[in-house]
Amino acid sequence: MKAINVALLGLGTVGKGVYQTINTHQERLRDITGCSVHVSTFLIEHPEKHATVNGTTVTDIRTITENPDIDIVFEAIVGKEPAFSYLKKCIQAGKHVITANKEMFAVHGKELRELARQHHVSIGYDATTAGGIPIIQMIQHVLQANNVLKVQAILNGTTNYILTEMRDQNAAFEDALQQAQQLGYAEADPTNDVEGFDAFYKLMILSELIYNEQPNWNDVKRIGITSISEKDIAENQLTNKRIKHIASIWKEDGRILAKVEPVSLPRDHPLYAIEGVDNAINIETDILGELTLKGPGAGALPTASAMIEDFCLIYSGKSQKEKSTVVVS
Ligand SMILES: NC(=O)C1=CN([C@@H]2O[C@H](COP(=O)(O)OP(=O)(O)OC[C@H]3O[C@@H](n4cnc5c(N)ncnc54)[C@H](OP(=O)(O)O)[C@@H]3O)[C@@H](O)[C@H]2O)C=CC1
Ligand SMILES: N[C@@H](CC=O)C(=O)O
Repeated sequence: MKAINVALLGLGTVGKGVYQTINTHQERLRDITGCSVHVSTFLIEHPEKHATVNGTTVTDIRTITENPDIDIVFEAIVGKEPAFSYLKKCIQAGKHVITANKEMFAVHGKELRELARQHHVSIGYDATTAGGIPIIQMIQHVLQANNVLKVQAILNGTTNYILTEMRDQNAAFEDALQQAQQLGYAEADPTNDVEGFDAFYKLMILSELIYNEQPNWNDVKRIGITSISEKDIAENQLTNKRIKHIASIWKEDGRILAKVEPVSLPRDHPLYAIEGVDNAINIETDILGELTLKGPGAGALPTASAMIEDFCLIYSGKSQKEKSTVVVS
């Protein structure tokens, strides 16, 4: 039986989730791809942390780009660089890539997609936005004729978790954040979560997917949740409202408008009941009307799920020979 050889960039929360899923789902992946799937190489920053890993650990990307046996690269490292340069080199070396890195993809996604097109490889990025919710694949493949009029979403699991814990458990902000970090939800630098950068990056990725462009970043209001007090939360409860961190995007007079901010939602709002680490995306379209997708927005396995589903889309029903003609985006 043929094998698909995988390289994994990053072996933290997400990388470990991908590795675990590939191992626990061998049989299913074999049924879908017709191949055995094998993680052969791990690129990490601190090799001393990964002494027990079953495979080759490397710190030089050339070990991957110059290895013709590696077919596909999953990227789950932190920040724009070196992730962007690494993925560029992998694509140029003819490898499919799948990324969870929204900070990098919000800035360089367009260029990477174009590069992948030129090199006849696929690029999957569903894990960049809303954790395990297959929102990217859904918009790409299932909402083709619909015009998306507006999106309102909870796109960050950490902030939704903190707001829920503060309201439900009377937790202090710092304690709830610490729990989110322990559960693997928060970014390496949680400022990205609590100041709204993470939701902003995800919104920009959605904007490019839906409208083929992003608004000028300086025109997008971005407010995090750090100024929300226990008193604010209690006052909202008295009026049956809940504070949620909402990312919105829509078009007005041909211009894309977007914002990320805490909003007091009434009980009948579609995002009012989204709790804990869940994310949700409410999409308004011209044919369908309103649709809301909800699911886990962060964490090892939900994120691995999004990456593995990208993998399956690339390889499903295709022989190794045919795979380069399959384009995820
Ligand atoms: N956690 C989550 O729920 C989600 C995270 N993401 C995104 O996935 C990515 C990974 O997140 P997460 O797993 O939580 O992060 P972690 O901090 O848990 O892990 C990061 C991994 O990347 C490696 N790494 C960091 N910098 C470099 C570098 N310069 N060269 C090589 N390896 C490097 C680290 O190596 P070492 O172990 O040697 O230090 C580590 O293994 C991020 O881009 C994040 O935004 C996306 C969706 C959900
Ligand atoms: N830190 C992010 C992780 C997933 O994208 C979040 O909390 O949503």
